[in-house]
Amino acid sequence: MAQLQLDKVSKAFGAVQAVRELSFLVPQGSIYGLLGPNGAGKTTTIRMIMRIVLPDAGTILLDGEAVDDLKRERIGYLPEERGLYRKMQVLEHLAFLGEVRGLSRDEARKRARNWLERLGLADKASAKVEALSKGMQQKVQFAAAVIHDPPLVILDEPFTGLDPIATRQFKDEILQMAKGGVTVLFSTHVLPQAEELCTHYCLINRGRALFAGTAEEVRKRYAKPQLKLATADGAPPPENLPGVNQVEKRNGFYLLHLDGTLQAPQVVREVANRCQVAAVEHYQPTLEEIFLRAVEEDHVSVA
Ligand SMILES: Nc1ncnc2c1ncn2[C@@H]1O[C@H](COP(=O)(O)OP(=O)(O)OP(=O)(O)O)[C@@H](O)[C@H]1O
Repeated sequence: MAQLQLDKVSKAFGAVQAVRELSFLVPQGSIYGLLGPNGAGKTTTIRMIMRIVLPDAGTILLDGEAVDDLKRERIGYLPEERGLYRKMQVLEHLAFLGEVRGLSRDEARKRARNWLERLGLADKASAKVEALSKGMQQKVQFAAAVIHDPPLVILDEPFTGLDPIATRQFKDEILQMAKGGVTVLFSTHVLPQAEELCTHYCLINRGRALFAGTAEEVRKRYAKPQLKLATADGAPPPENLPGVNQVEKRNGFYLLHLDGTLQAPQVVREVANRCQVAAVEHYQPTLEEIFLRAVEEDHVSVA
């Protein structure tokens, strides 16, 4: 069981306000995406949860209690800066990290072996860390973060530098953990990764939450009425369609932005009267589009 709650957490580095009054709740068993552009404050937020830097203000609660050094041991953490002892053997290293996280020597070795097997690194067990590729080292660090079965796992940019196969492996591990009741919080600026995994998001920009809530809520908040139209001959729809204020050409279809003067079914009728329609449906914006819109609106609001 692990639920994490941040309430009005702030952190400045000199004149830079890295995080300001950031609040969000990571429910038990959720896969929570902390999303934001470079410099938004994601790593600083994670470091505050891990007590690597301390907040200037606000509270961070794990299961309703302040995260202290003891509570922190219940969190599995993959830091942004990857670092392993280069001269150590892979299995020894992973087992050592397991012991550091409180496992007995035998248990740590057993689990380390299992993890190497699971991540396709069994044949590297006696290689030195420095002989592993960057992606392989990241796998070892991922295993180190979760080897003691923590109820809350925090991963800072877990997919950076991974090939598609390793990315898939990490995603499957995350889904598996969440299925088993583990709460997972991870940061990323690669939104398609988040979209596939997350049950909840916090979009942060310039240290503030633009939005925090479920994937469904974020869609409702930022989705605009749009139709995806494919014409029979691939030609653009006629201009000046009633109820439509913009037509965008996309890969293989046209995106109609509705202006709200007509309901979508009325627009569909109008379109069908004026051109040969091959297919038309509601358009679900991608998380990337939603995020770009949210950041854009945020910048407009301070301009
Ligand atoms: N130790 C530090 N000293 C000074 N400034 C810092 C420090 N750590 C972070 N910052 C600043 O705080 C802001 C937020 O940085 P942070 O690393 O939290 O962002 P991020 O969202 O993780 O970015 P990225 O996606 O690029 O990793 C940035 O302006 C950064 O320069």
